Amino acid sequence: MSAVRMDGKALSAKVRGSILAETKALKEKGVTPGLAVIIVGNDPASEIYVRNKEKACAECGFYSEKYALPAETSQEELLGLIAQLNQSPQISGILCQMPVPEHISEQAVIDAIDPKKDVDAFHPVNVGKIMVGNFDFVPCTPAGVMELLDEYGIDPKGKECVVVGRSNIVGKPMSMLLLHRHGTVTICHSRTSGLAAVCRRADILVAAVGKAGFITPDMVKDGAVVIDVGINRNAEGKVCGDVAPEVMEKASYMTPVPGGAGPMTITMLMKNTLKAAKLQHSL
Ligand SMILES: Nc1nc(=O)c2c([nH]1)NC[C@@H]1CN(c3ccc(C(=O)N[C@@H](CCC(=O)O)C(=O)O)cc3)C=[N+]21
Repeated sequence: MSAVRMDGKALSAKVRGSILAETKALKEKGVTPGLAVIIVGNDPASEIYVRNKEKACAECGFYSEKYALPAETSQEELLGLIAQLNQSPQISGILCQMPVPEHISEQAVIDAIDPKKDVDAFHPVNVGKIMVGNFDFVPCTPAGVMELLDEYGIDPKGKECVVVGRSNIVGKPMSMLLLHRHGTVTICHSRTSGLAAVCRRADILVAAVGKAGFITPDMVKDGAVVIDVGINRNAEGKVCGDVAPEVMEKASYMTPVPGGAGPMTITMLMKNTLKAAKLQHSL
């Protein structure tokens, strides 16, 4: 039997439709959500993501500004722009596309964004709130995964959830969200011994590794829900996930790449931007 494909593109369209409806109501009260997207340098993948984010803003009726800065931009200049955007009344949310060039400190950039405009939820204040379980912004990729689980009627409560990957942007916050929803959560990483056996325990397996085809069928329990958060490019330059395609035959539900967690990530960014606009206007 082949897994049910968890369609992130279709769910995105649905959620963006309801965001647009809410934006229209907000505009009648004189408030337009606004997102500023900053990209430093010209990484081709980042350029695709930034274009997708601008497109999503348009679909949701948002105002958006894009700042494409040259790779040589100094940290001081970048922090100066962020300080200006922190003060701008048209801007509800600020996102600086990662990675930034090596001479710029990623943490300095994250720390400079006003936590109230931190729609990525990367700022330590927001990270702390997620840990405590009382948060305004949910990190976009994990939030998108939770919406996909809900849409397909998959409740993490009491289930064995295994997250492979411990990054600050995906693995760690993903684990927290599953824990808040009463999953039994195991976080695995490159030093985990007996990784395949740990993965085989999973009722819900989340792959956030960044290696094409890393999760093979022998690592998956029959009937598991498999969430693929990886965005890799194979030898032919085709976009592919962390999960080998053959896993489809073992899983009960699985997210495709592309068209699964990726579009949902951007949709959750829109949701956070709408939320930011509402919070800033006490609506
Ligand atoms: N400050 C910051 N915030 C981010 O949220 C952030 C970031 N930096 N840096 C890079 C990662 C990656 N990321 C993706 C978003 C959407 C797709 C996406 O739309 N994927 C589509 C198309 C993939 C393609 O064609 O390349 C899909 O999966 O169907 C992918 C990856 C956001 N990130």
